[in-house]
Amino acid sequence: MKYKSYDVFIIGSGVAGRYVARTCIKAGLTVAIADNREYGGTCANRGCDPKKIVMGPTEVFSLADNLKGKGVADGPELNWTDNQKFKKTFTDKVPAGTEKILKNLGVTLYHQSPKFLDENTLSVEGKTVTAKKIVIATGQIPRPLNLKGAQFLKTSDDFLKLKKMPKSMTFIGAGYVGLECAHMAARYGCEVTIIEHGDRALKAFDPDLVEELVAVSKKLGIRFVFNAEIKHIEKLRKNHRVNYSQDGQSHSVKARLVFNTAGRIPAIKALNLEKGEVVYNEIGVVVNAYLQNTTNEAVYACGDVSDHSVPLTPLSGIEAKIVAENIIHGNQKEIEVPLVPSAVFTIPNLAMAGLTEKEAKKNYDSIVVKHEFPEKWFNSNRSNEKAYGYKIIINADTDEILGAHILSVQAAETINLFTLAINLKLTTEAVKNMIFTYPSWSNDIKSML
Ligand SMILES: Cc1cc2nc3c(=O)[nH]c(=O)nc-3n(C[C@H](O)[C@H](O)[C@H](O)COP(=O)(O)OP(=O)(O)OC[C@H]3O[C@@H](n4cnc5c(N)ncnc54)[C@H](O)[C@@H]3O)c2cc1C
Ligand SMILES: NC(=O)c1ccc[n+]([C@@H]2O[C@H](COP(=O)([O-])OP(=O)(O)OC[C@H]3O[C@@H](n4cnc5c(N)ncnc54)[C@H](O)[C@@H]3O)[C@@H](O)[C@H]2O)c1
Repeated sequence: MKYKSYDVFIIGSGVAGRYVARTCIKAGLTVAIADNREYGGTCANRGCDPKKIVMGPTEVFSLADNLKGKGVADGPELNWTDNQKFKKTFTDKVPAGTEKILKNLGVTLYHQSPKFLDENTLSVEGKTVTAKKIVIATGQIPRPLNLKGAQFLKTSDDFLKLKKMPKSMTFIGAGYVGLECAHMAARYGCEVTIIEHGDRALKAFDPDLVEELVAVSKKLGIRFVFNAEIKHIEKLRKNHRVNYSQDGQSHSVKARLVFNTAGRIPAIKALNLEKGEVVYNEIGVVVNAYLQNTTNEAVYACGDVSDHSVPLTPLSGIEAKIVAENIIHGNQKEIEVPLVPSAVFTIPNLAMAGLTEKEAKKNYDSIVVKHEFPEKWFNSNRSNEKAYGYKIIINADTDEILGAHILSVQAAETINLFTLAINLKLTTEAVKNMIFTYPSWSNDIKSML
């Protein structure tokens, strides 16, 4: 058996893994990377980026539809097939483009899952490979559902590359992926049901704004079933039947396709982590503040697969930077998880930054909550938007903004201004004294405060 040795071996070529690879090789280290799927990771191939492209026409449609009879004669027509072709002009380039960049830098590429043989040794493509440092950056995969008929379930990967939009779909799980896909599908004319085992959608988000988003989603034709336990899935001639129970009663729903949107788990099963003495838990690879595994010092983990991570692209990049610096210079940089804003790209978007009302009540003596559904404000009114809402949490003692929650067609953008304000510990008075462009959605911030 052939032996190879590297300074750094990285597993996973997503945002996190490829950043570590590029930075380490530029610092003069010998670097190899392995991916068992197409190079480039989730965000660029089958996550954030293609999702936003598929969503694009629905955003235009929604804006136009709102103004039908108010200056728009006939709304534009959506065409899934054309949009898929457009999407492919982005995604088709990603794997080869990622490989080319890494190869040109001198990184050795593997195309299989490595398995740990011991703390510093991996087996990959029939070779035994040793590395001074091994970086696990394998991201997450959909949580497998242990159900009879689970083999019929599709995932968000399948959704984003559907050849045509089917007549009906059911999503299991009312989280980010379920809600975003449901909104896209419903606007492309599909009949959508979401079945959730909890009592509400989008648990991390403000319950009042989520309730409003669910109400808007229902008007779009999306059907929600909460507090339901999925029993099994059957394949019929054209459809699938999802059997579930709710309040002790058996029910079923038929749909052409059924999607598992019940959350994501760390992609670690194939790695033989036990052999590498790498400790992990259900969130991911267990790491210390240097993002180094707590039982194997040769191993670092970054991105969605680390147990420190909020599974979002921007944090994966920040973690990768810390891992690269600690490998190159020795453990010097500790992770300080920054404020991570987050947005669900439904229409309207639901976005948040900082504390929820519940967290703020727990952590502060006195808070002020500014909360309203200001549909009659000019921006919402002029664009005839279906919903507009906000909840801003303020420290009553210092006047600093602690948390912001927005439901609006522009919320994913507006929330970044709140992120800036919270990071800079700005008071509401300071924000209100600034001038923003008018009439912009950002300017509404001042009225919110
Ligand atoms: C549908 C969808 C939409 C999303 N939308 C957003 C969004 O709008 N905004 C946002 O911030 N985040 C979004 N996310 C999350 C975002 O995609 C992730 O946070 C980000 O991609 C994580 O990057 P990463 O490098 O840690 O992992 P990944 O990008 O997942 O990369 C991990 C890589 O490791 C490889 N790998 C896995 N196992 C092995 C193995 N055993 N051997 C070799 N290679 C392996 C994988 O093939 C993959 O290429 C979305 C996710 C999904 C699924
Ligand atoms: N816009 C974005 O930034 C974006 C988009 C997509 C994904 N993501 C990232 O990916 C992560 C995963 O997203 P997700 O939507 O897959 O997970 P999620 O955790 O947001 O939602 C999963 C939902 O499925 C439900 N569920 C779990 N098991 C179930 C079962 N057996 N039956 C019915 N319902 C069940 C959960 O209660 C939950 O509501 C997110 O946490 C996020 O970090 C981000």
